[in-house]
Amino acid sequence: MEERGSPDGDLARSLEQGPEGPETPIQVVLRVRPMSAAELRRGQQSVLHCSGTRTLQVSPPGGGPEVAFRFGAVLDAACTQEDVFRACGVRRLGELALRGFSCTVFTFGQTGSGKTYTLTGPPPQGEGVPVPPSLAGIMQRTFAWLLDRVQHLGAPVTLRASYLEIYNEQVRDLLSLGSPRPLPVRWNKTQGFYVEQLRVVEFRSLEALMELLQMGLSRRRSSAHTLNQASSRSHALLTLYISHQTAQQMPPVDPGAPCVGGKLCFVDLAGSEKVAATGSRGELMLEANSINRSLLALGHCISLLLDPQRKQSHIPFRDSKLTKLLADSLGGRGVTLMVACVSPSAQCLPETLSTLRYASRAQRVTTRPQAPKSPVAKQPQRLETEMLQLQEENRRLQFQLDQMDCKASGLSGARVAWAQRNLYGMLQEFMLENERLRKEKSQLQNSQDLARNEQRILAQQVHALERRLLSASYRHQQGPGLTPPCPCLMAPAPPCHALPPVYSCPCCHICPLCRVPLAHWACLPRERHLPQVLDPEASGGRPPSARPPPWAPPCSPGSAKCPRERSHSDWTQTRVLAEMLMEEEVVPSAPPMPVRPPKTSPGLRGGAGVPNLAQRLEALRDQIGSSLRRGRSQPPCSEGARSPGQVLSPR
Ligand SMILES: Nc1ncnc2c1ncn2[C@@H]1O[C@H](COP(=O)(O)OP(=O)(O)OP(=O)(O)O)[C@@H](O)[C@H]1O
Repeated sequence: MEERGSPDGDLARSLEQGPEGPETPIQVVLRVRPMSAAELRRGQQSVLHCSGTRTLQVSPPGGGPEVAFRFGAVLDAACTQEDVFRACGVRRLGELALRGFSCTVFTFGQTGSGKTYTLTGPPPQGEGVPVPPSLAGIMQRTFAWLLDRVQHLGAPVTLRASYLEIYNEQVRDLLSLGSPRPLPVRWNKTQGFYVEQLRVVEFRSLEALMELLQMGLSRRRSSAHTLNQASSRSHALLTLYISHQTAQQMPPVDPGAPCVGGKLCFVDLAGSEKVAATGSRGELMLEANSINRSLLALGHCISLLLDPQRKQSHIPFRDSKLTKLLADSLGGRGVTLMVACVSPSAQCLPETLSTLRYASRAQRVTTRPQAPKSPVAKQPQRLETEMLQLQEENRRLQFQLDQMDCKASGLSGARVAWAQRNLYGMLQEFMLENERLRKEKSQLQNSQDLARNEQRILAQQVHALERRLLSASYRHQQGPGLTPPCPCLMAPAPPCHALPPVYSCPCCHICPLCRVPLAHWACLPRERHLPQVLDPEASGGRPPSARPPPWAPPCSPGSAKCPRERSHSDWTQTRVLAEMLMEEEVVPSAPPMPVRPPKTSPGLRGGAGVPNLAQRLEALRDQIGSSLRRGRSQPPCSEGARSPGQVLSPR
């Protein structure tokens, strides 16, 4: 007899050894259902015979060679639901799920072979008629065992459940609040393939879980065909999520994501079927084709997973929704149990052989079970990550704060610098302006000094000329023995006004030399005033002694002591005096400058006085020169023959 399939060792020992290791094969349990009433009625023979607990013998009708298949466990038709539950070692899977492993139990076989019966028991015989507990399938028994196990753990465990079906290559939520609608299958690095927006329901009791199960079963698509009156037309996946929650544990990162922990998934595959055998038409045929395609894709992946070389390469799990959702169970980190279901009828032998070969290959597929890190185990890493994030945030905030400080200080510094520049610039400008004004002031002072010096020099020259002129005139008219009217006339002498007064002089007002007002000085007595012989008409009817001398400075207008303004006759006298000097070298004087108001500033007065003095000096020279020239060229003439304006004109 040919024996295929099963690896060495029984299922129980394999499960007891635990899944953890480099490679763990998919555990396969073969269950042979009893002959159905219909098969018995048709007189069909059984072609399957169990040999021991792990070997199945196939005896083809007609005397063909027997074929033996070895699996982890082989359960004949006499086995009860409880036997199956125990033989499959589902409790061991439950324990692994509690430790955080991802475990999968899936049934495989042709339509009507007892897959649904194995997992969930027989369908209710009528509305309101409960299924006997003895007929409860693996799922209900596992639920009961799990809830009881959780209650005795002594630590809080969160249990949640989801239930979906893949119908015509569409994922539908059997626990959705509304009518089931297609849901997308996504993938990410953390979760692998997952169904988006799948409702995951937390439950705390077996009754609640049973209600969820019944809800899903009632919504699952099923139809009747020749081989099965309640044939499932979809693949159904019920998943239990088991997570430990302690006070020290952190909540899940993504609230919408399933809790990190173990899970236990029950997959009731739709049965493969030959359309010709089931007589499916229309929608049934479409459903059958979809079911067969997905099962073919699953078989293909399993075949590829058997090849060690190709296993490391690409496995086409994306070929169907079913292979996507079973990818982790078949080729990943899960612990997987396959319950292959077959019919003992000879009529189903081809499909049975196909299932047996299929199961035989599957049990050679290995996985690398790896328990996901529990939240407790992830806590240090999570805390470390959070610490790094906080450090990064702290560094970033510190950087921003430093930047703000820099900006603020830069702004303040700019303002200070701006103010300093402005103040410094203003100070510099003030200093420059001050320096410029100082220089200008110094220049003005120098100019004023020069002007004053020039004025003083010119005044001295004028003074000297006038004294010489008066002295000569006096000597020429009165003789050398006469005392001069004023000591300063005899030049050079100290300032006349510094001399002590000698006589009381009612007609004198200002020193003719320095032009300082004098109360009394060396004026001659009235009878000695000169020149009394000159131009009696110019005196204005007054006696000559009452008139001021021609060298006297002009009086201030309106002064009580100045009876008249300087008249032209005064300058005529000067002309006459100049004519007396025809034989001598004399320089006639120009008309004296008027006395300026005392309020005039010295600078301006000095600056304006210089050109006046120069004019006076120049005029005096011209006048004297002209007189000398005329005197040399013409003989003296009588007084009445001359006109004052013909000789000298006042400037
Ligand atoms: N071990 C068993 N003992 C008694 N009856 C069984 C057993 N297995 C299956 N049956 C019965 O066989 C019929 C078909 O079983 P089931 O619906 O579970 O097959 P299936 O593989 O799920 O079929 P499908 O793929 O079409 O859904 C049901 O009436 C079921 O009660």
